[in-house]
Amino acid sequence: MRDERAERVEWTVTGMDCAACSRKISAALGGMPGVGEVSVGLMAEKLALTLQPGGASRDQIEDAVRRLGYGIEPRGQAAPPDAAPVMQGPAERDQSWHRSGKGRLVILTGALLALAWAFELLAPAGWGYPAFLLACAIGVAPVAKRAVEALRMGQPFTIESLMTIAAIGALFIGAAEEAALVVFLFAVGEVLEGVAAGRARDGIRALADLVPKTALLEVGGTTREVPADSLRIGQVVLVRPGDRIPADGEITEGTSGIDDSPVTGESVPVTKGPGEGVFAGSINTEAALRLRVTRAPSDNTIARIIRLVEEAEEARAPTERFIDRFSRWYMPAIVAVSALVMLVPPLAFGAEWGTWIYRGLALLLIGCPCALVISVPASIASSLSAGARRGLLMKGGAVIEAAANITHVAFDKTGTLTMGRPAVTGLTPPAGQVELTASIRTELLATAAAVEAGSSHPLARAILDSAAEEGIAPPPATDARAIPGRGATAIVAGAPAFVASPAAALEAGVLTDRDMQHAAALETGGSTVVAVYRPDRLIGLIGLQDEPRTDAAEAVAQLRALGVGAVMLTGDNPRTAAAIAGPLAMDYRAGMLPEGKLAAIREMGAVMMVGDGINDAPALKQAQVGVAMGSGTDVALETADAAILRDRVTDVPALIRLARATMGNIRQNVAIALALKAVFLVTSVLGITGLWIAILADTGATVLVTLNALRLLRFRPEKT
Ligand SMILES: Nc1ncnc2c1ncn2[C@@H]1O[C@H](COP(=O)(O)OP(=O)(O)OP(=O)(O)O)[C@@H](O)[C@H]1O
Ligand SMILES: [Zn+2]
Repeated sequence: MRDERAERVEWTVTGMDCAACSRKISAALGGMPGVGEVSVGLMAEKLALTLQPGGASRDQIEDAVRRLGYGIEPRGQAAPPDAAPVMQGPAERDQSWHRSGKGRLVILTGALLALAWAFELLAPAGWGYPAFLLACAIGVAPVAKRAVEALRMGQPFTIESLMTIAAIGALFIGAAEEAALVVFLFAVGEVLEGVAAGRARDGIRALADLVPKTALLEVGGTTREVPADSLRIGQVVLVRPGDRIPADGEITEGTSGIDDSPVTGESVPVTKGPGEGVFAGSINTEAALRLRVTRAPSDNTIARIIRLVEEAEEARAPTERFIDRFSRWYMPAIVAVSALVMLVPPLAFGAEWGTWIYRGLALLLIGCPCALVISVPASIASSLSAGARRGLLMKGGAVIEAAANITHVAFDKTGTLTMGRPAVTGLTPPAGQVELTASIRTELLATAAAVEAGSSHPLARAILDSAAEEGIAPPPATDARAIPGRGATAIVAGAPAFVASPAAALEAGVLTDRDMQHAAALETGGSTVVAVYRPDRLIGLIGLQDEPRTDAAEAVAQLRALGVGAVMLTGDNPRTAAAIAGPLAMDYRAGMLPEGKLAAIREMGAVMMVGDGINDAPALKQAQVGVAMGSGTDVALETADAAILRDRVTDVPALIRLARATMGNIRQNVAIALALKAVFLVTSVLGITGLWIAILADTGATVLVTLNALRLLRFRPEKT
């Protein structure tokens, strides 16, 4: 249970190179008093936990992490107020490997090893021994220290403890040369793992680097260069052609082609002018622009994307949780097996002690689960940053795994399969009237606009625009409200008025058969028809048309190729739905009320729901994977499981392809790790391979798995 007074604290932790590291930290801290909800992001290098008052202090936490052998510094609230927290990434702290502690250890133990071998070659036998011993002692000391700290925090089985026992054990049975080699290879492995993990992090870091460091701020007619993360809402900045835009803002002067590819993945520059919004990180391609900052640097779109990708690590995939549980008993189990191997043959069968202790020690090294535990998070981190660079955002491994397994995609119609900008295309008088007189026209639009004045429905906007264009001022309305899935109503000029679907008007008894035929004819042509009426009479019909997105048909075809069914869910009537869905060759379900959509989604099972995120949030929530699509990233990012930042329907199959490729990559990684472990487990017991091969196999597997995961960074999800 979470105490009200508990506070959430975040740190940046450096030096973690595999998931065993992050698990060690969370296990150690989780046992401290007053500490709860520990989460360690390996790729984000982030530690977050809640602290109860009266429990462990921040200093004690930092101290514990340092003793385990990692670097730690406060993050977020502890940063200076004008620095954007997400921008102070690991980039600044990055060092080359040979200057890190682990790197120096590699050089030192390597040199001693070379020295020892030189002695062995040139001097009488046994002269190399002191050098081997020294290399071993120097190499094992820091590892042993970490093992002891972990032990004191209640964790007997760590990679460090296995390593330490194996090295010291090897010395005891007189295998000094091998002990030194094992220690050296372990150090090399740690450096390589660190390099690989760093490469996986680069993807996220590259996003942060998109935002320029400085901005040209305009104050009182002069411009001066200021740090981009010091910008505040309302300030005016100048952006020269060719420059990157320093902040989310609104253009106040100038018109230019804006290349949003860094933020949305959309590579064709879009011409934007005064009043239009731009993203930090986009490239201004043509002309100088003046813009007003609309979002603080820490809150701009790209910063939110980065935060999302970082936090996504915490939403772990089921596969990842499984691997984690597996490796938790794997290590102790291997230790038990190795103890049996050391003891049973000599005790029971009188076999030679030295041989079997040696084989048992080799087994201990096989027990290092590094490759296994990094296999899933490495793939997921690569996938998340590969997606983010193309405007495909997924909130974590759980979403990726679900997206890979969906069988159906349900699309909302307006704003998803269509442009979402319906326009009034025709007005029809009631069937009793021969023609549309000016007075009917005015009453129709004025009444409709009055009812819709407060509505945010796309149809409402179209009606209001049309009335405004014709210079018709809507009369005042009161008690306006929406009738979900059917229409809207309000009191206009003292009596109720309705704007609703023909079906609703029919139920109200104001629509004749002839009116119904008029409506049906329009609908068959792809229009959406609304009836405008009073309780006792129809005022007229309004036909509205929305343009289908040009790539919708292609997207549906790609989904079919992936073996995924596509279905359109709409509240619109069957004829309009057929007119839109027909050319796309997709299924549709029309005339659906909001509850009906939820039920349909539930029925479909493994379904991905794609909507614009504006009025379909419940449907997005109900689906296994809710995907918000559209350049209005504002709502989209927070309400859904995944977001597509470009207005591109083909990004839906792209998202599924990326998710599937990621799961495939994970399966490969798990297979590589498990197979190598299994092979060397057997060869070690049989005595075919020895100590140093065992450690080489482990670091080799870790590096292999990480490199394989990095391939995802170059995955092109749009390729079919
Ligand atoms: N504010 C409104 N003004 C006019 N008609 C409305 C309004 N709200 C709903 N309707 C009518 O109800 C039908 C269903 O509306 P709803 O908002 O549920 O559609 P939807 O399923 O979200 O649409 P789409 O599938 O096109 O995105 C519309 O086609 C329209 O006829
Ligand atoms: Zn490790």
